[in-house]
Amino acid sequence: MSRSDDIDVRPITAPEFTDWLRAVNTGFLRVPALTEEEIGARRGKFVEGRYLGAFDHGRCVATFRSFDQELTAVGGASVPADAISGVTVTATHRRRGLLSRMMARDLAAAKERGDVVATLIAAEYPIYGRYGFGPATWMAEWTVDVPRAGLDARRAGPADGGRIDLVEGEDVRKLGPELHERMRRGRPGAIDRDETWWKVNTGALLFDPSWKTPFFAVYRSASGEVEGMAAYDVDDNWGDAKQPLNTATVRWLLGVTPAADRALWEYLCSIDWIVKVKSGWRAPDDLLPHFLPDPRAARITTLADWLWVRILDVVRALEARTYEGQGTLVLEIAGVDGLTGGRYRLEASPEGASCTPTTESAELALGLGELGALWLGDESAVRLAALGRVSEERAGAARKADALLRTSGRPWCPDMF
Ligand SMILES: CC(=O)SCCNC(=O)CCNC(=O)[C@H](O)C(C)(C)COP(=O)(O)OP(=O)(O)OC[C@H]1O[C@@H](n2cnc3c(N)ncnc32)[C@H](O)[C@@H]1OP(=O)(O)O
Repeated sequence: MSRSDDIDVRPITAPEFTDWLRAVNTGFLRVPALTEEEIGARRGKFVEGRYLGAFDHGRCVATFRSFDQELTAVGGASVPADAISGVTVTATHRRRGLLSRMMARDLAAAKERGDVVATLIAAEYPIYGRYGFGPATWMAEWTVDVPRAGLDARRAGPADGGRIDLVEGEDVRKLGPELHERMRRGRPGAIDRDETWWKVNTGALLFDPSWKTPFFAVYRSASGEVEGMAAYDVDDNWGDAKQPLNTATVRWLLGVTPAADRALWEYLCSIDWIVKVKSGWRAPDDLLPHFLPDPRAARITTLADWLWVRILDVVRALEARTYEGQGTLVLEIAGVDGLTGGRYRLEASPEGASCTPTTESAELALGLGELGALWLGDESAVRLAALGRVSEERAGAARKADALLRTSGRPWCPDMF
């Protein structure tokens, strides 16, 4: 067995790209084979230095990739993020520190480049806290029992003068990017989508040989503006008594107004034959259940952490977001790797915020992961204090932190990367 320090951890070269992709599939326990189309499309995104590999006698046994991402902070500003993905260590080489070596290298480079945060979606909860990541957004999935929902069976379309049309993938590629930009600028926790996302998710680029074209629906408001869009699949399920018992499964649904969300969910729950609607990944405070006369018809089937955030630059992270309240807070942030940490004074108001290193006594002491979980406004410092994960150095500091940092709407990242 090779020792970990015999294994070379380094950026891959362009000719190593296909082997690296196969190693990703092996690490994710998928068949290593890839379509030529996928290799070509992924190669087009290759950025030297951002794809790391670990090599044992020339064989790629671990993978790690990062790329530039824009993440929406509270208030709508985009912050530059180091998005981490494709993290695998082949089962034969696990627990020898390869992930830690790749992570240390990538985060140091991201800090050097000036990224404000690093982001990822964790395969398993216990992996990334040690590197200073905290769960910053959550997701929920609902299954709607349509016959129980109480919607009017005579419903013929949106009651607000808007309309829903079924469209083709080509239309989605034309209309979707602008709609998504509108959505993500108004949604803390959302990230940018590139052209490849739209191609892969409309069948213009085939990554998955078993790709099946979904139905695409577009909602236009009474004034004709595109305000919402959804992609959904329907199965083919007939009961014994010649009854249709189909399930619609939403792949994604974007709305920029509550009217668009309402129209799309009502539409999905009113399609003849459909008795069940699976919502796909939604914000945990999604309005879906409350669009139904009987909200209990929507049952939560998954509730889990989603986007994890690692703060790389405390000052820029805290100054990039907005604050509904006014106040000051001195935070003692424990670092994990020497890249981030220290004591900072946050002075915040609805007009703006400043964050500066300070020698004043700390009011709240916390780890980087806890700061990551609080930063997008979702987590509560009072809850974390109850769990012993933040410590009040001054009585009432956790409550004060909540008044400043928490937000009325929950952050949401609709995408997987
Ligand atoms: C953003 C993404 O891409 S998420 C996808 C992550 N990938 C996967 O889940 C695929 C399957 N798993 C793997 O490939 C690997 O097990 C990895 C990448 C999760 C971990 O890689 P390893 O090289 O084994 O991790 P490494 O040896 O550096 O471990 C560092 C520490 O994390 C701990 N750790 C690593 N993985 C896990 C885990 N899944 N659960 C709990 N602890 C873990 C190790 O025990 C070690 O702890 P220690 O420092 O206290 O000794």
